[in-house]
Amino acid sequence: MNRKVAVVTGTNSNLGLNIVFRLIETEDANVRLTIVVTSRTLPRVKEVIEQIKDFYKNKSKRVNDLEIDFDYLLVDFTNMVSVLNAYYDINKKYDAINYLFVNAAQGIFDGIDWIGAVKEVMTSPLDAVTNPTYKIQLVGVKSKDDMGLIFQANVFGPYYFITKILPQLTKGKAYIVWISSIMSDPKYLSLNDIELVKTNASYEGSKRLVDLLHLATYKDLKKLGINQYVVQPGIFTSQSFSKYLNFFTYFGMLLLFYFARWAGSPWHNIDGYKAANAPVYVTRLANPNFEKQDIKYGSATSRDGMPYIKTQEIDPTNMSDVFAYLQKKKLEWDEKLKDQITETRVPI
Ligand SMILES: NC(=O)C1=CN([C@@H]2O[C@H](COP(=O)(O)OP(=O)(O)OC[C@H]3O[C@@H](n4cnc5c(N)ncnc54)[C@H](OP(=O)(O)O)[C@@H]3O)[C@@H](O)[C@H]2O)C=CC1
Ligand SMILES: CC(C)=CCC[C@@H](C)[C@H]1CC[C@H]2C3=C(CC[C@]12C)[C@@]1(C)CCC(=O)[C@@H](C)[C@@H]1CC3
Repeated sequence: MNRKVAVVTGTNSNLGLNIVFRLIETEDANVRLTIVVTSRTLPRVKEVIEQIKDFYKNKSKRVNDLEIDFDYLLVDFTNMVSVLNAYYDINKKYDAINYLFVNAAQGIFDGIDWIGAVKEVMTSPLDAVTNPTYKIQLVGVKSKDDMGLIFQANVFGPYYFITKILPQLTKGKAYIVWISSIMSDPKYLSLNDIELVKTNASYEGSKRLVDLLHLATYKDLKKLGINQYVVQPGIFTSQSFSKYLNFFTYFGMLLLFYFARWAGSPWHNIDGYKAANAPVYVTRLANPNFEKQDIKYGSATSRDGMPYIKTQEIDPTNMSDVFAYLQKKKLEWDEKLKDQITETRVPI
């Protein structure tokens, strides 16, 4: 039985879970697929493994020709020692990784400007739920590692992890899939604030960094046999923003999402399964020798609810400066962490 290993960061998110569901549905037959669940906490690992088991046994129709098993990785990308430990874990257990979905991300949202939200909905309902400006993001938040928190969580932490497990990704001729967003316009990133500590749009800025990091690295990764893509899942319901909503505003949001789809928005996928279309498409159905990698693959849904893939160009402006910054930061952390994990069992 051919063994494959899939690492999905932030597995216990709406998108992470549905990426795993779609991978189970589309993986080759006669494969033993090891799903490495990642989370910051063990309870969320256990919770998501039970959900995946239920899908596999009761919904997937793959019980007879696909074996799955599980592993887990506790990692917090805002903590570099945690990232190093995650690398150490992978390095001890696996010599090859076949899929890495860089799905985990966070925002430092501090609620919603409801007056602003009502104004935007009244003046431009489609824009209000496609390109919202009324979510409040804290400014200047740094991690304990003294980096911009969102820069580290969504970009540098995962990038550093990738550089450490490159041997496993190379051996597995892996697909690396970065999850970006439609809100990653160049306007969200300034070269004077690459760590996103001065901006009030650090989440959007981090997704711009993801786009540029992908453009800067996919060609060299290709030389190692690794196929990297950047995708965006459109817009879908998520635990991270549902916590700001009550019964009325949640259903008001859903109503606006369906209105947006009816009004012609391709991006209102609304459910996580539709949102997970593009992340799995690029790993399972795209032919890496023909499909372009310098574009962003988006999960889209038509007015009548049919899912499809819609691509977008990526503006490469500032790619080299951003990548140089990340490479320099990597060398800094290689030095800082070089004695962090040492063999303590010294033979007598
Ligand atoms: N929802 C939407 O409409 C859109 C979402 N996206 C992107 O899709 C992806 C998934 O989004 P969604 O399903 O809403 O996810 P959620 O925001 O609901 O969950 C985020 C996930 O990321 C993990 N995570 C957050 N911070 C960290 C950290 N510091 N270290 C490690 N893991 C972390 C969490 O894991 P745990 O808590 O288990 O540790 C959680 O599983 C994200 O990259 C998001 O930016 C893009 C466009 C639109
Ligand atoms: C207006 C009403 C009745 C409720 C507020 C709903 C908002 C919480 C919700 C509407 C559009 C959503 C949205 C995102 C977060 C939650 C909303 C603002 C994102 C910013 C999530 C992350 C992304 O990558 C963007 C593409 C999303 C854009 C839409």
